[in-house]
Amino acid sequence: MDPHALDQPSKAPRVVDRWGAAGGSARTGSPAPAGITVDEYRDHVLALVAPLAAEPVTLDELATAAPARRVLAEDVRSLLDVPRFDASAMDGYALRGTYLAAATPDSPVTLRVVGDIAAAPSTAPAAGRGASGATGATGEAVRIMTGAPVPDGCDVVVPVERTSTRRFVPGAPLDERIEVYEPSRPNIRHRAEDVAVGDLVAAAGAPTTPRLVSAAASAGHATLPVHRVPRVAVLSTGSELVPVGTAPGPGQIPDSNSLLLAACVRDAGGVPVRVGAVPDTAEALRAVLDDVAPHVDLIVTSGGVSAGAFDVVKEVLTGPEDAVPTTTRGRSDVLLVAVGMQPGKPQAAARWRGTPLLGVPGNPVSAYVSFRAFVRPAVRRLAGHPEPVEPLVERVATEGWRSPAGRQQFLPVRFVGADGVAPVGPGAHHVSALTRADAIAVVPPEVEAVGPGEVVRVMVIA
Ligand SMILES: Nc1nc2c(c(=O)[nH]1)N[C@H]1C(S)=C(S)[C@@H](COP(=O)(O)OP(=O)(O)OC[C@H]3O[C@@H](n4cnc5c(N)ncnc54)[C@H](O)[C@@H]3O)O[C@H]1N2
Ligand code: MOO
Repeated sequence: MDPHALDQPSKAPRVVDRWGAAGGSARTGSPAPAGITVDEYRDHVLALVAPLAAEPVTLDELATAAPARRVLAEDVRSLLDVPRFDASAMDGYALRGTYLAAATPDSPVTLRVVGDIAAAPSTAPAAGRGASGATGATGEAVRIMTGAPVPDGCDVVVPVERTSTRRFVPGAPLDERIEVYEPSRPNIRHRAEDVAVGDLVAAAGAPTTPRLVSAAASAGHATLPVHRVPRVAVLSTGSELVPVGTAPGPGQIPDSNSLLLAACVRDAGGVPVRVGAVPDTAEALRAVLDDVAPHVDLIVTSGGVSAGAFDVVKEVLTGPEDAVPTTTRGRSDVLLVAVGMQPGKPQAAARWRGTPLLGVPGNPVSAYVSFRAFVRPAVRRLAGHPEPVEPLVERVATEGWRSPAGRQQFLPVRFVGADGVAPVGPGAHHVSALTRADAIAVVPPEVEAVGPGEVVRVMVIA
């Protein structure tokens, strides 16, 4: 979708079959009651950002440092065979299996123990031979530990408990002879049976899960090419805000949103740069934006986007042309819009000196819902996720509730039983509701009531 298409009111509403349904028209300038749909606005937001460049990062850092998951920028192929050699799957004796064809408990086969191979041989055995040089010559066996290379000529490892030795005692001398009472399964992990040199370990776009980091190490890699981690500046606007830890005076409140949004950025796989609260003056906000824009990949502001006399984000973004220092397409990059959703209606998207900027409403529940609906997908796209919008899951409403006509509802719900959800209770618009919620129900704009037993789609946040 052309991001600038939203600058003009569209004649025919586009039907988007994802989180919602048909929408109205976009407005540039003041938020208007009839807005664009959640899906349309998110398309606009996603068009402002692109996956960040790739960089090599050590597996150690991927395993130990934040963020927990990054995104592979290229396909990764194995540099090694896994297993690297035919390896024993048991502690026992390696030998040629055909000797055991006639073995029975009454007539065991006796073998001479001619060598001893530890799991980590001090010198690498040539071509998988035991340190003794033993092969599978008639009547010979080699003691072998799990993971050790199986000597050439041997095709079976008999577990120690199925031999006359019964168990290995640390420090005890090697048995010179052993008896085996029955034929044995091979108990050998063959070279490259898991992964061969050149096999695909993981495709571009895969998250660097603990399993992937480990598989890359087994495949001989020391680093992986991953997308750079998005740096996201988070700031709150409002002259009523005081930093957390400062006692609020009359009319003042603690700035909780910059903490909320910073933690959400980290959760989404970004590095938050928490600027804190900025007073409601255009000069102060412009100065902070000028300061952070060159150092981050995205700016998120809270508050100041509705119809108030001091809505400073709106003021700064809709100021005279030369007051919006965008390096790209001037004012056409600014979208102040009423999105057909509740909560979270007033939203702002722009560029500040080329850096994408998303403005979410100041009400903390609105800010959280807006983050999940728009900012998180943007952070995930910057981080390289091929599917930045996470799918909703279906649950059954165990109680009914009402939903506003024409607006997509985002309602905090708790899990009930295996597949049910219920509203968290009165005050869904209060921040305390969020702390009790396991998920946010996402109800399409055309639905005005959800009945008990109906299927609803939810965004899991637990
Ligand atoms: N005349 C109209 N008024 C409002 C409209 C409208 O369409 N016409 N929309 C309402 C809606 S919906 C929302 S949402 C809010 C959005 O307002 P702002 O984004 O401009 O946010 P503020 O006015 O700055 O604050 C709203 C609310 O949130 C509290 N807040 C703000 N920042 C923080 C913070 N960092 N930490 C904690 N709490 C914060 C603030 O105290 C206010 O109570 O506008 C409606 N008005
Ligand atoms: O859209 Mo506002 O976010 O309802 O509270």
